[in-house]
Amino acid sequence: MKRLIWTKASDAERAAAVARPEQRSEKAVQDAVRAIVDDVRTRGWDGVAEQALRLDGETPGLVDVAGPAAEARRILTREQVDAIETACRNIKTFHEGSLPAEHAVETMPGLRVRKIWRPLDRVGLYIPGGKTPLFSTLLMLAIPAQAAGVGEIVVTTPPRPEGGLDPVIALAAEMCGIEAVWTVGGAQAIAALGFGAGGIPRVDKICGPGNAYVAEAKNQVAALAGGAAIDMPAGPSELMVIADDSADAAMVAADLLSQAEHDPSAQVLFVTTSPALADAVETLVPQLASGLPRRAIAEQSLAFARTIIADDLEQAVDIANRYAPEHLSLAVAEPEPLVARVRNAGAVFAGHEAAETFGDYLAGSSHVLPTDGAARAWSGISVYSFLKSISVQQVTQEASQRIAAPAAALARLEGLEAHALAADARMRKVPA
Ligand SMILES: NC(=O)c1ccc[n+]([C@@H]2O[C@H](COP(=O)([O-])OP(=O)(O)OC[C@H]3O[C@@H](n4cnc5c(N)ncnc54)[C@H](O)[C@@H]3O)[C@@H](O)[C@H]2O)c1
Ligand SMILES: N[C@H](CO)Cc1c[nH]c[nH+]1
Ligand SMILES: [Zn+2]
Repeated sequence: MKRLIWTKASDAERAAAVARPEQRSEKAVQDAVRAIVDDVRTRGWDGVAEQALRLDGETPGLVDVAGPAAEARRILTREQVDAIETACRNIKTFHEGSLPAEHAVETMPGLRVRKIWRPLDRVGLYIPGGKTPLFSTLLMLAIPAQAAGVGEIVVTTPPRPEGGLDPVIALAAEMCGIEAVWTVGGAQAIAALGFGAGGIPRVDKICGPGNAYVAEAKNQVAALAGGAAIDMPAGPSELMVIADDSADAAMVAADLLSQAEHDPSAQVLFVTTSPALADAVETLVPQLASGLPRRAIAEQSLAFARTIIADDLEQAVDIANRYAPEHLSLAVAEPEPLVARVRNAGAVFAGHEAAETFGDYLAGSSHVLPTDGAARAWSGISVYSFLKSISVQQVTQEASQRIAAPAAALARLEGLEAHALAADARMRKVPA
């Protein structure tokens, strides 16, 4: 891990230390995705099928989850099934508990403005599966969507290397009441959801994370006329750990590797006020990485890892706000004062016991979170991702008399006479 002392570093060195891996946004990825999206957009199902066969070796199909879910129940231990059920319960409890209430305000006497909430009609959920099937992501998307009351949920995921739908993804889908899943991944799946192709219907919004190809495809689809909306930029995983000298080096190292093992272009940053802790973590990380089944992926990602020595914890949080990480772990003795200073992060893990892994699986909030600095402006998945708010205005006759004149004045100030006439039309005598 490259090390940098923040206060002694030049502006250019600081910028380089908090830069995302270039391979996430390289032109080759953009060009490859553009070709796939154009193909699906112009040729529909034929484009999807051809791209899927070329990239993933299988023609997409809509798979009934009942068969593979039953297979999963045969393969998995009772403890594993219980663990998935625990995750489902916590995610459901959190999201049902965070549904918004209707909100009404009387801005003037007789002038009542309120916000009502409506679920989206049809959403597409992308479940990553290139390197390993992320069944947990299905729970993190489908449960909030259902809590919000979405009308129709369309799920896509890449086929397994040996073909067909992954049984554990099928089981997770079944536990969420989803009957069928499309076995198609990558940019071709995103384009199919964005424009509709064959039996895959165009959705109102595409939600879900993925690798650089998937993240780029979402951006391109959302930018094209007629393309579906998207939840957020959610690409390869990121973690920044801020630690003081109360932190345990082994915990910090394990947390950093938990995100490095996701993707060669995942990024983990370690910011600490303790050079001694930095030494210990930098020794442990390669040791632990060398024993991981996904060692090759983690080691590629560690090329983008950094240790940053901060003067104090306030400076450490300033660095986090500048980087805007997907995940921010506060491995410090007193996390709450730091939480109060955090402005830009997808999710915060406060204190030594709050392992990022708990958030990935079963704390309750969704692990689908903004990456690549998008946490400056975007939030992670929640029930709000699947809801729209609509404002409703009610005006009594008395209130209408009071607001018509100023409304007409404002309209004439903008040179919009028809607007003014609509206000004037309300200025009538109130019956006694
Ligand atoms: N931000 C978040 O909330 C979040 C959550 C979970 C996972 N993730 C990230 O999701 C990603 C999962 O990645 P993955 O690769 O395992 O699965 P994936 O499903 O995202 O991508 C697999 C697909 O990529 C396409 N692809 C692969 N190589 C290609 C190429 N050369 N050209 C065109 N398309 C190509 C294939 O069609 C394949 O189906 C990881 O980066 C992980 O960090 C992010
Ligand atoms: N850490 C990922 C989000 O960046 C989510 C995940 C799924 N499975 C394990 N982790
Ligand atoms: Zn993870």
